[in-house]
Amino acid sequence: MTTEAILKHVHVRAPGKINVFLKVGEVMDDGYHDVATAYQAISLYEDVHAYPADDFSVSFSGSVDVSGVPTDTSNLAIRAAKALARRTGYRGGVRLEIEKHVPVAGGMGGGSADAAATLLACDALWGTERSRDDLLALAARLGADVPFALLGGTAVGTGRGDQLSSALAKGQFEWVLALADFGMSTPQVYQELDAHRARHILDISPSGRQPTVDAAVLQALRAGDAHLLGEVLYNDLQAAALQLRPVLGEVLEFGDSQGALGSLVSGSGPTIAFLAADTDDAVELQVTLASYGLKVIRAHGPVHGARIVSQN
Ligand SMILES: C[C@@](CO)(OP(=O)(O)O)[C@H](O)COP(=O)(O)OP(=O)(O)OC[C@H]1O[C@@H](n2ccc(N)nc2=O)[C@H](O)[C@@H]1O
Ligand SMILES: Nc1ncnc2c1ncn2[C@@H]1O[C@H](COP(=O)(O)OP(=O)(O)O)[C@@H](O)[C@H]1O
Repeated sequence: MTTEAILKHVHVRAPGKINVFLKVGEVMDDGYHDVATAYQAISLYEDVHAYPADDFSVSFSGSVDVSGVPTDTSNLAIRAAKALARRTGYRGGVRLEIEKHVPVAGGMGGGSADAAATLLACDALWGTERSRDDLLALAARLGADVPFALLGGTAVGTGRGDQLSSALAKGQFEWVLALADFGMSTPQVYQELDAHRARHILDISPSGRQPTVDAAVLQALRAGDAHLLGEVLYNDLQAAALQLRPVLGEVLEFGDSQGALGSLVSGSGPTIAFLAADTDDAVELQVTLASYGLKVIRAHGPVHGARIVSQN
């Protein structure tokens, strides 16, 4: 049992994500929905710095508004560190400094990236040497999206979204992201979808009981074909997010009219992802959307999962 940190500082970087495809099935016994999603890790990163400490603390800085992020024990990074300490019997703590670049409550998995990076950082800082599988299992208990932030790249997620299998992907996809000045609650968006299905006596999405990722999506990713991927982007939560925030529909429509290959609400929203053919088109679309008054950033994917940048 290790009780003293063996390093003084560990820096881990983990990516945000876009769900390029998300089908939502039935509610399972645990209250979660059975989903089938294709994740792509994108080049918006969370930088987690971990330092030895007697207790657990976290502070935030970065390029996004971090004012709404809790710093108490409800913070996903603190929960991750504590979960690892419990699992390994480590009796010290950690001081976490997190530089955020993934929009908070944006449907892009920023909190999940913080949790994944924290698991990796604390494991190195404390010398607890957990296996990759053990970290993935801990990650799954913290949140449906957390295992993917560890894995990165391109992957299919089933079950809660935490049962992962890596998918082949070629080349690089260019995204233009329209950010909202409000966040959305993931449970609320899932509930809105359930309510809509109940109102319309829709069972679940027409795909049937066990959702799967469409073959065309996997083919587009494998071929690195942005035009094909643009045609098959899909998100079952999109209609629910638009129902809650109708303004998102206008943003989607405007971007589509300006030459995006395809578009969708990322995860539970409100970030909207527009796919561009190449970097030049992405820059052009970014300028157009910004002149429409939107806050816009660019990112590309797939990129790697959580990784140690430095340790000493
Ligand atoms: C919608 C998605 C798409 O990747 O991402 P975000 O938009 O949150 O980034 C995920 O399903 C969210 O993943 P994550 O944000 O990790 O979810 P969790 O913290 O585990 O769960 C939050 C809540 O979302 C609902 N939830 C989540 C996943 C799932 N398969 N079914 C659900 O019903 C549940 O109400 C759960 O209590
Ligand atoms: N480390 C964290 N970073 C961001 N949000 C966090 C964190 N820990 C807990 N949260 C809470 O989780 C909510 C959703 O976080 P986030 O991961 O940014 O969005 P999403 O689930 O939409 O991808 C936030 O509104 C915040 O209250």
